[in-house]
Amino acid sequence: MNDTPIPQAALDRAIQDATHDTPTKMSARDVNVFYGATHAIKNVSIDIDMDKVVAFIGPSGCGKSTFLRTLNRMNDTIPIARTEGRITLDGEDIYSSDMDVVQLRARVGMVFQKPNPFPKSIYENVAYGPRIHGLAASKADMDTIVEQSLTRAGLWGEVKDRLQDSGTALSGGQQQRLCIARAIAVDPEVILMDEPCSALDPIATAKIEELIGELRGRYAIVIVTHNMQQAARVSQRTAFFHLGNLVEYGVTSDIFTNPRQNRTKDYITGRYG
Ligand SMILES: Nc1ncnc2c1ncn2[C@@H]1O[C@H](COP(=O)(O)OP(=O)(O)OP(=O)(O)O)[C@@H](O)[C@H]1O
Repeated sequence: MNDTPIPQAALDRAIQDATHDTPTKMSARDVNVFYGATHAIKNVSIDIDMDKVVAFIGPSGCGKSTFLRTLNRMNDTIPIARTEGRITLDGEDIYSSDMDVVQLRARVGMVFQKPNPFPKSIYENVAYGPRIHGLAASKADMDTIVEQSLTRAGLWGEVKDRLQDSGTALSGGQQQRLCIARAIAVDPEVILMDEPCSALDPIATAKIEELIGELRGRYAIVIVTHNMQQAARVSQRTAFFHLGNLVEYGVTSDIFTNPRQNRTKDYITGRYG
């Protein structure tokens, strides 16, 4: 084992090895992100597959959330952030000038650390996105979308008799599943989750983890987590970031049992982070 930077060719090979069996949904090449003078992401290249859950792990401040946000251009909302490199969704450059960012964020949905339902009814939380994207032709269509989204998010049974109650009146875990239903409602292809369980208790966390397993296959899923057991439980691929670099990317069980880089080994054995 050594700790020299991975040559690009070897990284490309590892990416191919890790992903050769299914179609690539998103692809990042030589991505750099700067916040003013801070170089937060350094030459990151990675492929995200359609039928995989990918976990981003690494110590605090290593750039996991920053890189996640490049995948649906959420960093555009931060004035001092600047992104370089190429990121594609189904081969299409998401940073090209003719990319509709609102549409992109529907196709690549996001769930945040702290559940953030709108201060509106449960129904309206889910219906809002489909309405602005014109996805329902009638009230009956909208009812179907709302029911289907809440069902997929594992929440329908708990809320079907109180759809007009406020989303903010739900428990934290239910609120997070409502936020997942809201992302699902606009028919995304990729779902980005930024530490979705960090504000939740163990039971609510277990429900979200189970849900991630159920959603896998229908959506490409990327999850940032501080919890390595969680990464091991929910993901098939793991990317380890350190100081803005993608140090290692591969099959989750390999990363946790047989890491190739010392920095990965030190992190997973709890030597830092
Ligand atoms: N909005 C911002 N403005 C300026 N610098 C930022 C901003 N967001 C992140 N950074 C910096 O970019 C680097 C990467 O931060 P980021 O939040 O992506 O890391 P992280 O791995 O997700 O951390 P954590 O696990 O603590 O959430 C850090 O140095 C951080 O201070």
